Parts: sequence; C-alpha cells; structure tokens
Amino acid sequence: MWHGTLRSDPVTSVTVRVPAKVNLQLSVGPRRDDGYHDLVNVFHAVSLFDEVTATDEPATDEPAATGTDGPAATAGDAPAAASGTAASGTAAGGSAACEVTVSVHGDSAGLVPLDGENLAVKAALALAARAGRPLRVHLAIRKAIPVAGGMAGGSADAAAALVACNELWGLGLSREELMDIGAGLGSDVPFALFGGTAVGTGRGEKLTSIPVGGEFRWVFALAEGGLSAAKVYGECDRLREAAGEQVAWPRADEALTAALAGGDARALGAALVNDLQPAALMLCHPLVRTLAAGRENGAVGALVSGSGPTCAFLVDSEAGAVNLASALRAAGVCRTTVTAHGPVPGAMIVPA
Ligand SMILES: C[C@](O)(CO)[C@H](O)COP(=O)(O)OP(=O)(O)OC[C@H]1O[C@@H](n2ccc(N)nc2=O)[C@H](O)[C@@H]1O
Ligand SMILES: Nc1ncnc2c1ncn2[C@@H]1O[C@H](COP(=O)(O)OP(=O)(O)OP(=O)(O)O)[C@@H](O)[C@H]1O
Repeated sequence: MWHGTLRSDPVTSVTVRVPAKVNLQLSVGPRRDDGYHDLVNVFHAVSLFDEVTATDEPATDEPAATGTDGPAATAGDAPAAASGTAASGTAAGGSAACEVTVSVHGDSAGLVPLDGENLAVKAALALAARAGRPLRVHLAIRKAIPVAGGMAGGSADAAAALVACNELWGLGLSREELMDIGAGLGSDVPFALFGGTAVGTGRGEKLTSIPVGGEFRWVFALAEGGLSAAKVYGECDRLREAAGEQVAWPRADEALTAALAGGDARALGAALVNDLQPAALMLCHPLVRTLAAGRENGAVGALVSGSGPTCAFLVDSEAGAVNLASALRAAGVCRTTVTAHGPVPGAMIVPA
C-alpha cells in the first residue's frame, strides 16, 4: 500500500550511504525445491560503504560523461579510480511507466551492469511499480564495496536505491515495506536496510537483531576476480553429495551469540563459521594461502566472506589491523586490503 506524503519544498536529490556485510555464521541447510537453501545467516554490517544518489533529472539518450570522482566514502585503503556511463531501464509498473538511468563510479565500475540487470535499477523499478504512477530517476552509484566479492555490494545498492527513491518520490513507505520489496530482489537486500548484526533465517531475508556488546575490527583481503553466489551454492551441494553428507537443519550457534553480546573478539574469532567456505576454496584455490597468511599475521578469526572471494580477518586492536593489512599486501595474497569496523547501521540518508 502506498502512503503519499505532502511536502512544500520538493526534493530533487537524495544520497544514501549503505554498508557492506560479512557473514559471521553462514550455516547452510538442505537445498529447497525452489533452488534456495534455508540458512542460519548471521549478518554483520561493516564500515565499507557504497553511496547511491537519486536525482530527479530527465534521462538522456547519450551516455553520461566519464567522471573523475574520488571513491565512495570508505574506511578502507583501496586506491581511487573512476569510470562511469549510463543506460536506461524502463518498465511498466502496474499501468504506469518508470524511467531509470544509472551511472557507476569507482575503481571497479567497469564490472557493474549499466542496464536493467543493475540491482539498483531493479529496485527503483520495483518501487515505482508499487507507487503505480509514472516516475523517473537517475541513480549515481559510487562503489567501494567489491563487486561479486561476497560482501553484498549489489544488494547494498538496491537497498540504497529503495531508500533514496522512497524519499525523492515522497512515497512514505516504512523500512519494513522497503524490506519486503527488497526481499523480492535478492536474499541479502533486506539486511542492507536492517543493518547492525542480525540473524537471517529462511533464505536469509527473515531478520532478527542480535545484541552486540562492543565494536569489532576487521581487515578484508579483496581478490582479483569475483565469484557468483549461485555457483558457490551449487558447488557446496556438489561437494556434500560427493561426500554422501547428510545435511542437518541449520542452528544458531550459542558461543557466537555470547561472544557478540560480550564484545569478545577472540571468542568471536573462534566461533566464525561459513559452510560455503569449502566450495569457495574449491572454486578459487589461492584463497587457501590468503586465509593462512591472515592467521599467521595476527588475525584472531579468519574466513571467506559469504560466497567469497573476499577473505575477512577479525583483529583485536587497531595496531593489529594495520599490521595485518600490510602483511597481507606484502605477501601478495590479495589485490588490496580494506580495514573496517562493525556493526554499523543499514542504509541511511546522508543529510544534504
Ligand atoms: C551468500 C550470501 O551472500 C550470504 O549472505 C547470500 O546467501 C546470497 O545472497 P544473494 O546474492 O542476495 O542471493 P540471491 O540473489 O537471492 O540468490 C542468488 C542465488 O544464490 C543461491 N542461494 C541464495 C540464497 C539462499 N539462501 N540459498 C541459495 O541457494 C541460489 O542459487 C540463488 O539463485
Ligand atoms: N549495483 C551493482 N553492484 C555490483 N554488482 C551488481 C550490481 N547490480 C548488479 N550486479 C551484478 O551482480 C553480480 C554480483 O555482484 P555483488 O557485488 O552483489 O556480489 P556479491 O557481493 O558477491 O553478492 P552477495 O554477497 O550478496 O552474494 C555482479 O557480478 C554484477 O554482475
């Protein structure tokens, strides 16, 4: 149901900052009839951000100018670079058409689709369909979250686009309503709106907040290429089948919940678990060395982030983060490193 809002000064541009995620526990149950897997998925939002700016401007037929913008706001140390172009996606939303254009900026902009396959474009179109009236928007995405890195970058952009367009178009939908729309776009989208630390059940879209008694510091080792979540889940099924494994129903890990509540990095490091990790390592062997280098250089916890190939290392001090990041780069086991902390809130409007 659309709830309209009255406004005297029309908004012409809204910027939303949205975090990446790491999965602290990713327990994967049996494959369901719809192809998805039931999960116990403990999401943790970290301070590595994309930004999406939604602007009420006419779509042009010409590609947008290639930009020289700096990187999106990030706590990380990835080098800056930029590129961008635009394409339009148009879809019928009920009886009303919506026009969406998109440009992407950042050092991995070239890896992001610029058509109706872009998850932020899909999100804007889904929201316009809900509003049921003709709407238009240009989405400018500043990417810092690695593409196809297992940190839910596309989902983050979809969540940011939902929040930004909801505000730009004055739709007045609640966060819960946006999360419902987001769940139709991808399993990770609702969490990018929810933020903090939360357990996701079902395919990861049913969220419950988890209390956290402190801040955790992370070093992420970004890889050269990407991995497809669908392929990694498929490989996980294949490995389990080959091993004749009886797949158990996933359960919440009490040691992990206690470590989070106590803000205890060492206990959390010992409890980190990712059932997709063997599959990600099978599809991307060099990650074995990356994880080993992290463990040898002071990480109190190490795992593949979600479907990978980003590796996540938990550290217990700021100095530990700096040392580990430089050791990983010196060892040549990653493309670059990013340091971040968590938990942080989900997609938020940046005040004008
Ligand atoms: C690996 C994670 O990132 C962990 O948070 C997510 O489970 C993946 O979330 P996502 O990329 O948003 O995934 P979706 O776009 O919903 O689904 C992509 C594909 O991943 C697989 N998939 C995803 C979620 C899930 N619970 N079971 C699955 O098997 C399915 O093959 C699906 O076709
Ligand atoms: N806005 C977007 N940003 C990045 N990738 C996008 C976007 N929209 C669509 N994609 C496509 O989605 C694919 C997966 O990208 P994404 O960065 O979301 O992966 P991921 O972080 O591994 O996802 P997850 O952790 O949710 O499984 C990319 O290869 C790209 O083709």
